[in-house]
Amino acid sequence: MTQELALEAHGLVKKFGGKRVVDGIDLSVPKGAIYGVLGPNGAGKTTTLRMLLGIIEPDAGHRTLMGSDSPREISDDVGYLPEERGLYPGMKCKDAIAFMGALRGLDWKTDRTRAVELMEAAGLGHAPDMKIRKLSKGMAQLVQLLGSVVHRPRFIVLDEPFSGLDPVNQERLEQLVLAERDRGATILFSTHIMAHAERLCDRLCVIAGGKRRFEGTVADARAILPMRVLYEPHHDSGDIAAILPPDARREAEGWRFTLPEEGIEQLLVRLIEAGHGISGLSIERPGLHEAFVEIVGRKTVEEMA
Ligand SMILES: Nc1ncnc2c1ncn2[C@@H]1O[C@H](COP(=O)(O)OP(=O)(O)OP(=O)(O)O)[C@@H](O)[C@H]1O
Repeated sequence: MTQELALEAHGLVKKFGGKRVVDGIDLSVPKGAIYGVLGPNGAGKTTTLRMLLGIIEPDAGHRTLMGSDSPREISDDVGYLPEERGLYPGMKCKDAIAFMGALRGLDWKTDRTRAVELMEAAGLGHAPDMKIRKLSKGMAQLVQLLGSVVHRPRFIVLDEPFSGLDPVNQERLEQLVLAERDRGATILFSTHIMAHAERLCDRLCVIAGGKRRFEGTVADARAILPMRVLYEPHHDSGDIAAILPPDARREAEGWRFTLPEEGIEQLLVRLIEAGHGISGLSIERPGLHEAFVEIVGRKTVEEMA
């Protein structure tokens, strides 16, 4: 069965000063999906998103957004939170949200009512009449996000929406993204914070150096790395390191190593026979963070830090 796509892009290229900062990116975003564009700083995420929306034109390649080859022509059906945030400081929150909706063709009165409803649903029910200048940075960011979805767009693009938010506002934003998806929207967001992508994304791609390095589900990404074992012996002494696989490392909670290809049963027998026992054992897939590091390369991630 072929899935209906909200967005399709092939071979997108963008050059700045002769440098290909986006170098042949392909993307397919299924309708109704939450899709993550992951990558280190400077990977080309923002440039890619801008091309997808028609804010800048690609030097090569093409894209189709909600069936249109001219994304700007369907901008009333798109919600966009750009990387640069900005609201009028003297406006009340509900007016700022309504104003953004009015820019997308909604009428001011409907917008205001919807603005208040959206703020209540997002845990900001106390703030519709507060002036923007009185808000914390995180709250202002949420208000801007509400302004970008108040017209109920079918496609939503959020550029680094989680950056600068405290954990409570990050949680509010996650709930908001899920609520928009439940409403039927397709959401594409960029991030370099893996935890959000891991919880939210139906599919994701990883880009680095302007190229796509991975595309698939969170589970596909995590499956790139072998399972890891955490083993806690009863008696951690003497020859234990000689029995464990060569990559075993002692950590605070116990010994950690890659799950041997033949499984763990024989190893456990040897450990028990040698008198080390088992006080704790877990076998886990490494998380998306480890997969991301593997995909983009450790050096690139260290350069980001
Ligand atoms: N208008 C521009 N003119 C020249 N260079 C640009 C322009 N916009 C982006 N770049 C360069 O293109 C590269 C990719 O930038 P982009 O903002 O797309 O990356 P990003 O993945 O969004 O990074 P970040 O996570 O840091 O926001 C960077 O080296 C950036 O300096």
